[in-house]
Amino acid sequence: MRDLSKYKGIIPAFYACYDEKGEISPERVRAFTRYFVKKGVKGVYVNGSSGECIYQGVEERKTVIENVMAEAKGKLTVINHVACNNTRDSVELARHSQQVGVDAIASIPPIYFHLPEYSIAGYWNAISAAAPELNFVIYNIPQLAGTALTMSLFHEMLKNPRVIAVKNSSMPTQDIQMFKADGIAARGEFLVFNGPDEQFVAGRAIGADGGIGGTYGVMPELFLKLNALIISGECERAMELQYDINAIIYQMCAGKGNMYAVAKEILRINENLDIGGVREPLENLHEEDKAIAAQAAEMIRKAQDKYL
Ligand SMILES: CC(=O)N[C@@H]([C@@H](O)[C@H](O)[C@H](O)CO)[C@@H](O)CC(=O)C(=O)O
Repeated sequence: MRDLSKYKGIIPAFYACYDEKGEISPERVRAFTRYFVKKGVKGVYVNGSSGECIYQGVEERKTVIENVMAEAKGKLTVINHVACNNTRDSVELARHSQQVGVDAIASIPPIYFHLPEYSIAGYWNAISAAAPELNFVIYNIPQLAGTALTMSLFHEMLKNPRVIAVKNSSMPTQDIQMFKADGIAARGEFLVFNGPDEQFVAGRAIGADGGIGGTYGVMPELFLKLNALIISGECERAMELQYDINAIIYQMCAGKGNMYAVAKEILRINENLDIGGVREPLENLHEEDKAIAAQAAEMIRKAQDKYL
């Protein structure tokens, strides 16, 4: 039985780190990785939605993971999302991921065309075969990918022994229970990561082993505390913290600028960490968003004072 404990906990989704020209900044990638090491999170989820992967090229994504590993190796569990909109590029990123020594690779299903389940399984198994030494995480995010992980497709993928987890970003928490129950029945141990940050407590309660989230990056201490409250059985306090976290998320989403642009402004304010803006067509900060981000940053500081 392989040791899956290295995946159980708080795994922030890594944001894209750009320079002033909007190019990937290796220095800022390394600085952001050191930030997470210092915060004491379990690991990082790289090149995912929060990493703006869909707007980057293959070589850019290789640069990101290479510079994350330069700081994270041996200190953080690293899951690298490798899906591109075609099998060939996804396979290349999977091969490269094994070469740089990540712990696991992850992949959404193919996007744009709606393909039959045997084609989706073929896509995922080709990616996994390119990194035979790595664990594979199925990424279920139907609201963005346009394709849901069905139970029949999930059972087909369980035939691949490298498949160890589902990162479940669908909104029904029952999906977590279904993947967890059938994964355990098939394997004895199987992981599910909670995707929607707003329902971390609910997801953990119904069986998620930890979480991967796009807002963890601006408040890692709060999600570490939330997970600790769940483990210690302090349900009332956990619910209270989840409510305060959700108020922060809603504030982050209240601007004209994309949530990730607001997140990066919060990092400048609270952490003196500048990782640039977001890549078009994502919307960068509008002038009025700076006050919104400043208020979210203050809400985080107040929550830290209240719970930590
Ligand atoms: C649809 C979406 O982006 N979901 C996020 C959530 O963390 C989301 O940002 C959060 O719940 C705020 O709505 C994650 O599940 C996905 C994610 O962080 C990633 O792939 O980088």
